[in-house]
Amino acid sequence: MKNNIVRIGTRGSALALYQANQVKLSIETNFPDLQAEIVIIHTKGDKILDVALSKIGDKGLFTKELEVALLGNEVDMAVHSLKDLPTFFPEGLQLGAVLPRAEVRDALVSKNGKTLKELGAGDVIATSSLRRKAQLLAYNPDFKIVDIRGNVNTRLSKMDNGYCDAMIMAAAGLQRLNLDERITEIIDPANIIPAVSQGIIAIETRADDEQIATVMNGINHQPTMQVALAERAFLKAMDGGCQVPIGCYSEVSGDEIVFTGFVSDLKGEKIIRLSKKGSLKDARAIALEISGQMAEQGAKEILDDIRKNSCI
Ligand SMILES: NCc1[nH]cc(CCC(=O)O)c1CC(=O)O
Repeated sequence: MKNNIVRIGTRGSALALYQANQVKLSIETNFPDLQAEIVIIHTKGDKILDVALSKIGDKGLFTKELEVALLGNEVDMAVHSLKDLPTFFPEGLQLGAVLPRAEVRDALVSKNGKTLKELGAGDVIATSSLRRKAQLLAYNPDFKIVDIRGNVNTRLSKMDNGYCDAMIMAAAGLQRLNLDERITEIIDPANIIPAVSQGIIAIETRADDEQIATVMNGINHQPTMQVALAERAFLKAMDGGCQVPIGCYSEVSGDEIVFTGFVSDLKGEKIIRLSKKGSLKDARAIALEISGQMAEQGAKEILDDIRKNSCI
């Protein structure tokens, strides 16, 4: 930070810019002496638009260039969707703060207003998430599922132009872009468990930057951080990422949490899904206990099988 100006690194998509502006707003509200400046950085995930995410197989596809800029002192912080951040931080970087979690659940966006229950064998549903694909097939094995890439607006116009009949997207992304009216249905996690850390805006910082650490302490939302760390501990313990169908759902009410973990094979035929209720302050231990029980029930074999076959 120089002359009370903090530089916020972000991707250039509409969603990324909205999220970076939320961070700017939070900093300037909590620290009236500071001014926040948005710096746009392009990532590999923004450049490769024609390949399914699960096939690129690169951790940190949307985050690496931001981390390079952060380490190179070109920016003072990098704003990400936490669900895009790998569980391991590069040496010297850390999770500085999170904003209060928005909607965690997925949303169905359909062309003719059909709900999940009303969609059938003749309908084409687009998603490139293995987690969404597997759970859709578990819900109805007759669904025809196709890949789709691009930012939220690109995907919506692909559907409008006839590419598919419906899509599953993070509700938070649509809501942040003021696209609430495009949501046909918020999907019950009984049918689709969300992605780990979905709906959470994260700020990555340099571990040795004390001035920025003070700013982070001022804007961090502690209950969200507690849940975020629990969910990421679950992901790490399962050795998951976006190349396998994995997810979790933290249902928080007051100081209680019901944590549900999910893994499955690609077709949604073998599913392991376990829940445990407890105190929010024990969220991490609960998440790790669930991952242990899921491992005992064969979760690792299911995921290893997918990894083995996707490398052939
Ligand atoms: N993988 C892309 C991505 N990363 C974060 C969001 C939405 C916002 C969030 O979950 O915080 C999205 C879009 C989507 O999954 O539909």
